[in-house]
Amino acid sequence: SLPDSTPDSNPPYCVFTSAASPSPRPDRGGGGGFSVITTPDEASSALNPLRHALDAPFFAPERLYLPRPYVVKDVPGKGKGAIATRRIEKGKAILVDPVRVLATVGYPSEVRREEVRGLLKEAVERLREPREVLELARKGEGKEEDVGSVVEDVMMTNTFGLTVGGVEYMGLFADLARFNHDCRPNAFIHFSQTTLAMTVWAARDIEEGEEITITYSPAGTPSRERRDMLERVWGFKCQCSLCTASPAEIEASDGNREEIRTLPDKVIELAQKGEFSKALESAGRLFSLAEQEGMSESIEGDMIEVVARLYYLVGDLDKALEWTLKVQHDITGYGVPGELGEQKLKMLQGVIAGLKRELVEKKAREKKE
Ligand SMILES: C[S@@+](CC[C@H](N)C(=O)[O-])C[C@H]1O[C@@H](n2cnc3c(N)ncnc32)[C@H](O)[C@@H]1O
Repeated sequence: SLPDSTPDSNPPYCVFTSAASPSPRPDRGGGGGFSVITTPDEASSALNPLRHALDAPFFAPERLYLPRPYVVKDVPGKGKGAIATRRIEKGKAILVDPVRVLATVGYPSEVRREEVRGLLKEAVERLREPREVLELARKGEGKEEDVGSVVEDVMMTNTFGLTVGGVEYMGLFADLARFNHDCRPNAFIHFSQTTLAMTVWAARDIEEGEEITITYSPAGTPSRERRDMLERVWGFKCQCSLCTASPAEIEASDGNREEIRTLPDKVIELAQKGEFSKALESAGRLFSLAEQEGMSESIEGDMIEVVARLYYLVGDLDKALEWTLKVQHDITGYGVPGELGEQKLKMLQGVIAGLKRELVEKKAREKKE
């Protein structure tokens, strides 16, 4: 069960801690537990999915590198970072990291500062390995003798926004917290509401010695907006490979991102006009630009299904099947599918079976001719 404590606060916020982690770390064994800071009201809706998470089977991606394929080292201009210790293949999982602290987004402004710090201190001290959190990067605002202020600083420097059961949280993942931002990242993260773990996936092949990076900001915005957002929300000046590149390269990247923004509508427009081959050409350009900009993850998801249908419409059944299997992988490949995912999977199974049947019939016809 999740023991609770309710320090005097208005509105009352509580710390709920579970000694177990919903997703144990496969390479270290066991989990260090996790703490949730929320109001009892929110807890009544939000804690249900959280309780389920403890019963959820741990999702260990088949393609997870064990032992970890990186070390944490100093990186010029960025503090520490994750450096690949071997070649990492595109599509493989680099890390599965169970959540350590979940805090409802509203609490810092609503609850008095000392109370926030008290809750944060408690949330972290109840974990099996508080040092994993206390030793993370900080902006330097916390005072060593005040553990609550240290945790507050760690949270401000390292948390990601996420949703569980319709409630928004700030989530702290102690291992993921070492991955730096890049405007052209080579990896992406995926959060599972079922296991409450964040998985880092390789977005492209990563060479030994290369830094493994993710994006902290929506990738589609122009460079100036991204940099402003990183300064405002995350509090640092981006020193990534793109932001330190020449003005011409930055301008070219902004141009690509503008085109990436408009291409999905163009693909749909062409498809609606019945110009399926042209639509496929535009989709191809979209994927290639997205790969160049380290944005494949955010773009491909929406368009894969469209491309599968387009291939079907131009009569390329092999490709239609290949892309439909990609849609299926998008649902099952990153963890336990939710309710919506299950519904979609059922629908897809029908489509896949139909395509396979059509392919067999087509091949039989071709043989006859
Ligand atoms: C989640 S932590 C990443 C790991 C951190 N570098 C460390 O030493 O533990 C976020 C902090 O890392 C630094 N950082 C991450 N990405 C950066 C980038 N592209 N340029 C400069 N600093 C970066 C910033 O100080 C930021 O506040």
